[in-house]
Amino acid sequence: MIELRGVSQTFEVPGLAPRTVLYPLDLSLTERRIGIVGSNGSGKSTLARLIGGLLLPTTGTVTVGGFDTRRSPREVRRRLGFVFQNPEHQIVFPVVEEDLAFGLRPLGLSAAETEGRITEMLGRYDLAHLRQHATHRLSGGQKQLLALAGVLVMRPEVIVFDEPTTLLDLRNRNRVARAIAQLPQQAVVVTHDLELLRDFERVLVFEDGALLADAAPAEALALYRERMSLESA
Ligand SMILES: Nc1ncnc2c1ncn2[C@@H]1O[C@H](COP(=O)(O)OP(=O)(O)OP(=O)(O)O)[C@@H](O)[C@H]1O
Repeated sequence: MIELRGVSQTFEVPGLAPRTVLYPLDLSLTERRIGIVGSNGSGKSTLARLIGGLLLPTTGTVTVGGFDTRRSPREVRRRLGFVFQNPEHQIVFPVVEEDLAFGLRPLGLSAAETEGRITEMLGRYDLAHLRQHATHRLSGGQKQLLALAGVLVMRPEVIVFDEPTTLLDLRNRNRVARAIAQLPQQAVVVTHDLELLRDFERVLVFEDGALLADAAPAEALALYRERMSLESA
């Protein structure tokens, strides 16, 4: 359960007037699959980062499972996983299995549990044969799957995805889409890939830092498509 109360974001840029990129927002996110769409620069990634505690709001509070991202960042980090658009931001170790093991270290698991979780993740994402491979030699799609596995191996309660399919070819895009659909956890997904959201429970549409629509996918995406076609006409 994610709660936002009076959350806004204003960026101070030296020499320029402060810029509000997200206007005050109240939201309770309880559904298992929540999509966030909107035009470039509408504030989606900012919202994702606020939910993930990667950014602290200028005003208001964000809580994840009851923990405030400002006051209890460690509790939030234990509960929430963040998958970036660019897996390069996430993969830190030179060998695939080391990278997966790294995320598990703070959890203090036994060697057998660590080994079991890594083997399960590599199997699930078709990476088992790459266990000892250099991470920098993986293809873009393999890197994205490894980044996803690196988050899931920690078994977070909530996962936030920031444009998880943007860099992928259709096969890997479909793999990631399937992986998201099968997750038992709550997932919040920022994307321009509208098809990905077809079976979601709730879609938020942003425009210029404000929430324009909050509805089931059919209604929200129809409205978003209409706005986009009006703007491009
Ligand atoms: N650290 C920052 N400092 C100043 N401005 C920022 C910062 N981060 C984001 N912005 C600005 O905030 C606005 C919203 O950015 P954001 O990345 O949230 O948009 P978005 O909806 O995710 O866009 P896209 O679809 O292009 O990824 C943009 O105008 C961006 O330039």
